[in-house]
Amino acid sequence: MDAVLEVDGLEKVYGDVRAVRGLSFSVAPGEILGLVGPNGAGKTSTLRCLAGILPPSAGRIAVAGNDLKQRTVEAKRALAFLPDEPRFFDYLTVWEHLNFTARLYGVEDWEARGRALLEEMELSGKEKALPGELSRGMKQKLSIACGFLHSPKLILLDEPLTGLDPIGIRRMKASLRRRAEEGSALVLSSHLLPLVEELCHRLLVIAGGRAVALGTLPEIRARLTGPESEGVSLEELFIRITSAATEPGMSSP
Ligand SMILES: Nc1ncnc2c1ncn2[C@@H]1O[C@H](COP(=O)(O)OP(=O)(O)OP(=O)(O)O)[C@@H](O)[C@H]1O
Repeated sequence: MDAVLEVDGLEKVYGDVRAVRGLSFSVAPGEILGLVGPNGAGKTSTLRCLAGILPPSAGRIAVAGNDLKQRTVEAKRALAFLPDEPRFFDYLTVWEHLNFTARLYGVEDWEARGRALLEEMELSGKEKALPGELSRGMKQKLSIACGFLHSPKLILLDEPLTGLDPIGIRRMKASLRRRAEEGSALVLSSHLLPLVEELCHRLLVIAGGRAVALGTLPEIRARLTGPESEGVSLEELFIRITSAATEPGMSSP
């Protein structure tokens, strides 16, 4: 099946900082790709480029077969970007945010979908609340409800579990899995390695803007030679891979 997201040679430069260096990968329908790496590795820059919020310095991105540069509107219609700190309109209620999002994306049956999403996100009863009246976790859930409203083929999430309580985390994991089972492709960045290990089919480990490992956890584990890589935790693998990447003579996958 054709990939939902194709990335080829993505670069992002800010002045003299090379935040993203030549990333190439693709994500298939139904697949959840985990983007992991130390602070400053380039995860948010990558996600913002994929979402069409930041212009890449070089490289090609295609979403559902639409080149993000040439067919920007079609590509953006097919995706949702859920940032770690969502911003809202101060004077629009929860329900009005859904209505506004539905109008932007031309979602006709938005009321039924919106109600179902509020139920799924445990926000039923908050329809008339303004963002200022919502807790941090509730804001995160509203952002996700708005993001899912147009059934995006590609869902990009930056630290999706920030601010959620344990029940919220469990429900969010189920919601993300469900979107993948329904055929969406997901890319999520997180420092929560157990979450990544549990939810993601493949991992892209980046350090210093470069891909240092790409594959399933067993594949990445197998890249580490020697018996000491048997059964090591993702946390230990992460530390080994990203520390090795900062040493001279490192190689890309
Ligand atoms: N607007 C900007 N202007 C200049 N440099 C930036 C800008 N945004 C990010 N950077 C730099 O780009 C690099 C990658 O940052 P980015 O936020 O993408 O990393 P990250 O992997 O998301 O980090 P974290 O895990 O800490 O959120 C860092 O060196 C950062 O200082």
